[in-house]
Amino acid sequence: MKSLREDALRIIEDSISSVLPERAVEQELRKLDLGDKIYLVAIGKAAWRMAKSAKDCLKDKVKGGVVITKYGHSQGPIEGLKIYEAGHPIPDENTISSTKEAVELAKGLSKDDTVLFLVSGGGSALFELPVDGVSLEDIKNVTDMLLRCGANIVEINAIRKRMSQVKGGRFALMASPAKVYSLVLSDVLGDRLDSIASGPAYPDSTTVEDVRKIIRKYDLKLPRHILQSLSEETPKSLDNVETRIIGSVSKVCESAKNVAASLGYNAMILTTTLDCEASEAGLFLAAIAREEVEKERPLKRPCAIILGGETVVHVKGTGKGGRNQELVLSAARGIKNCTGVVIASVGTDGTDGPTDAAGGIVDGRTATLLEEAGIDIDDALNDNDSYHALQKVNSLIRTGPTGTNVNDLIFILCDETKVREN
Ligand SMILES: Nc1ncnc2c1ncn2[C@@H]1O[C@H](COP(=O)(O)OP(=O)(O)OP(=O)(O)O)[C@@H](O)[C@H]1O
Ligand SMILES: O=C(O)[C@H](O)CO
Ligand SMILES: [Mg+2]
Repeated sequence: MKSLREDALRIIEDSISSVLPERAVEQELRKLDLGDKIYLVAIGKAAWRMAKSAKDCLKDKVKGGVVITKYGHSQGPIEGLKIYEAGHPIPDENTISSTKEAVELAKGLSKDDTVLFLVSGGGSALFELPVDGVSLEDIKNVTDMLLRCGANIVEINAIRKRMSQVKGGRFALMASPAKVYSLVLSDVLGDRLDSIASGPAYPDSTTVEDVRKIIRKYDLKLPRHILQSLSEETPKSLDNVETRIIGSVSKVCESAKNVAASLGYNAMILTTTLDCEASEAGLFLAAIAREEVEKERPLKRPCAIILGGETVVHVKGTGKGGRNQELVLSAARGIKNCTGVVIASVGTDGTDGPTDAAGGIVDGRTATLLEEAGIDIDDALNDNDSYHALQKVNSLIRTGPTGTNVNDLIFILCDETKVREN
């Protein structure tokens, strides 16, 4: 009989593997007939792995292509493809030069050609060509402003896409009359395709009026020429695009549910769009865990209650940590002395905040162990120092960079232990 902790780590490993780029691309391409004149454009942090998988599947049907990923995320040459690395989360000169290569490729195609467009998180920074009158410096400054102002990714990208020749469906227009098949690894809650990497090949559901509201909401101070670029409308329909989501937090949660069930747990998915403050989420999960331990509801034990999403942390302290680590540290307070329960939370990309941890796992003893180690949970949370607190009691989860990036996986595991120790 494996421990709850061992089962938790197995669920994490197996569910993340279900959305690794290679596997996701290969499974989808098996279902598609893209003809034999395919031009590949891959953007985002998983671009190299998605492109490698596609090239291995399609072989000489791929007549050329451009891969643009984050520094340190490519793994060598791929025959027939041009591989570039560029800046993330702030675009740089390499972003511009490599995007120009992709645009040149797309603009020269005919109606018999197909663009296989492989999209993953981080694409907004890595795939960029400013509209006339907007400079790379403008893009850098506005990106930095947007990342700092507290806007969510849909709001951020509603603005970024209007400063760009290749976002908001405009890349698909460039490729026309060629057909564009997009395979997307979603890192946006709710899988809004016009927000993922700012939707280069997807009709834009945001409007100029939406942008005006965002500017007012965050009191953004933008120069006149930038405001001018934001007043241009984006394409609302495209006739040459097909899009498929091949990996998302929903898929990770479904996989986690299946793995938990295979391990004998009654499993349910509570939500795939959790997006509140991390420490509040931790207290909420602890309350659910206590309900299971003390009243065996909503599920019959042994059980697994699974959530997906991306919580937030408004960092005010000087400590080290990440939203997943903060969530479980906060949860540890609420399950103190509970037996037969663990709560785990990880970033599916394997990095949680500026740390080497993917997240953390706690149980009913964690709070006591921290006390014995002289660590006050509230103090640690106030200083945003979840990493050092969890490290002290062997509660960090490390996976290393996974190569995928589909938000966070959070879950409660309960075994059949009947009582709560007082
Ligand atoms: N000490 C800390 N404690 C808790 N959270 C922190 C701390 N430092 C940073 N963070 C949070 O980590 C977030 C960044 O997380 P991370 O580096 O995992 O990137 P991400 O949001 O997953 O984006 P990406 O798509 O690039 O992976 C910041 O937005 C911040 O809220
Ligand atoms: O690149 C981006 O815009 C974010 O990763 C969301 O997809
Ligand atoms: Mg991340």
